[in-house]
Amino acid sequence: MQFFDRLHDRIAAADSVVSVGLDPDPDRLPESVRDADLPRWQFNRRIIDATHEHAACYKPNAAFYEDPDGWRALRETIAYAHGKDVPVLLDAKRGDIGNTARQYATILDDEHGPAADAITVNPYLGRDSLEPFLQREEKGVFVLGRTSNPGGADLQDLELASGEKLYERVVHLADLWNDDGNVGLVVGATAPEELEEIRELVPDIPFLVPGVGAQGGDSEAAVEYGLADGVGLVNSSRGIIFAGEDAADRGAPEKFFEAAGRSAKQLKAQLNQFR
Ligand SMILES: O=c1ccn([C@@H]2O[C@H](COP(=O)(O)O)[C@@H](O)[C@H]2O)c(=O)[nH]1
Repeated sequence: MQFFDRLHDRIAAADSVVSVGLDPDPDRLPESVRDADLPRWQFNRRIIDATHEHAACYKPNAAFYEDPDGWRALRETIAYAHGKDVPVLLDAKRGDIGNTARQYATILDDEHGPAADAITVNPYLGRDSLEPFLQREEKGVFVLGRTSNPGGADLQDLELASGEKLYERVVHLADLWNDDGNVGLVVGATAPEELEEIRELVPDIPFLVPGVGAQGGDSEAAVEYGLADGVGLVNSSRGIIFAGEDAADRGAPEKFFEAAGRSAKQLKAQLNQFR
């Protein structure tokens, strides 16, 4: 089954477009999991238990797993999310020359354990750098379009000789690369005007919209422009997984994960107002 069909079904089943970001910053893990074998996995397991009813997808960012224990934690997390019937999008922002890209793309294969259903990629090296990802037709491939960080405009807003902005060219290329219907775009909620404009350029491509919650992005625009035929994802990571930090600080560790569940539920309700 293709990723966007699976995502469509999950969005319907959970009545949610919330992507829960699994970025287990080691400095912010609660005491209750710090001494566990694989603390990041124990953290994610409890976050998934608390949030899966409200999750259309989980989005672990590879940056938080790039060490031997981290890869183990990631595989366990993917298997557990799949056990709850929630797809997983690995935010890895890959993109490199051919032979390296071929190697990078093997992270989407099940050979070494359960693999993610989709990945984020960086378009800067052009089509051949993304081909190994695109060829895995059942996997979703989210191309960085207009990112949510303050410096996103430094390069992405540059005007080309054609008069197009660089991100507009990327969006156009992503559309051309979408032969198999497995391409999505990453467009930040902190850039609502660009979100609207990009949606006009590519009416049929689903977006992953990060930047609501901790980054203060526009959740209404994220939903209004992020979804294509009802399919798309609005991500919050820290705003959900660390929502219980205050409770833990006040000496109520058991409330930590309940707060994550509440936060995911609240975000789902907030976003559903605009669907
Ligand atoms: O443009 C982008 C692309 C990716 N991200 C990633 O999404 C999450 C956001 O985390 P929050 O805690 O909700 O701010 C994180 O993994 C980023 O690396 C993004 O924010 N913007």
